[in-house]
Amino acid sequence: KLTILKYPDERLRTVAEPVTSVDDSLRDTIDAMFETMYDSNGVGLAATQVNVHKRLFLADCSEDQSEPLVFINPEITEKDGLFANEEGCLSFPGVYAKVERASKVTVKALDRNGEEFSLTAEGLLAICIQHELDHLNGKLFVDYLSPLKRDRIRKKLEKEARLSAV
Ligand SMILES: O=C(O)C[C@@H](Cc1ccccc1)[C@H](O)SCc1ccccc1
Ligand SMILES: [Zn+2]
Repeated sequence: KLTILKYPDERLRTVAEPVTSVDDSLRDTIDAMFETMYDSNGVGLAATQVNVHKRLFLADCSEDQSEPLVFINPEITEKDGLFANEEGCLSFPGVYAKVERASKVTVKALDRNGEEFSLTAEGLLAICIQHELDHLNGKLFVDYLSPLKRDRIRKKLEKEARLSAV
């Protein structure tokens, strides 16, 4: 299993580099990321969160872990509607905040075999795709909140990190 970076770890602010070769080594990373995501009960996971700064994220919004999706060098080509949704993030344990995002997105990416595909998503998958793509650009869901709220969240997580480190 891989270690998930926790806010305010500065490495979460890294802008990921495009993937140049979809090879077996990348597929090993993808498999380790799926194991980590399922183990953490996440519906998405960006490579940035496991300190791999490549443009790659995973999603599986199914109830029974039956719809694993891999997005390599993802680009959102269409956005539609607006939708405020309570979001969590594996890098912010126990923190939830309302974020407004597009309610429908079309994303173009490479799959785990390096084949290009395009997907139009709504609902939780649309939110997840936007949340994960932000991670690849070093953007976090708390960036959509007021500085006051963001600071309170930072202090809370830093205090918890100190307590758990003791
Ligand atoms: O930390 C992450 O990027 C993974 C998030 C992705 C996500 C955030 C908000 C909305 C959808 C997906 C984790 O899945 S957070 C846990 C979670 C689980 C179910 C539904 C929403 C959030
Ligand atoms: Zn996240």
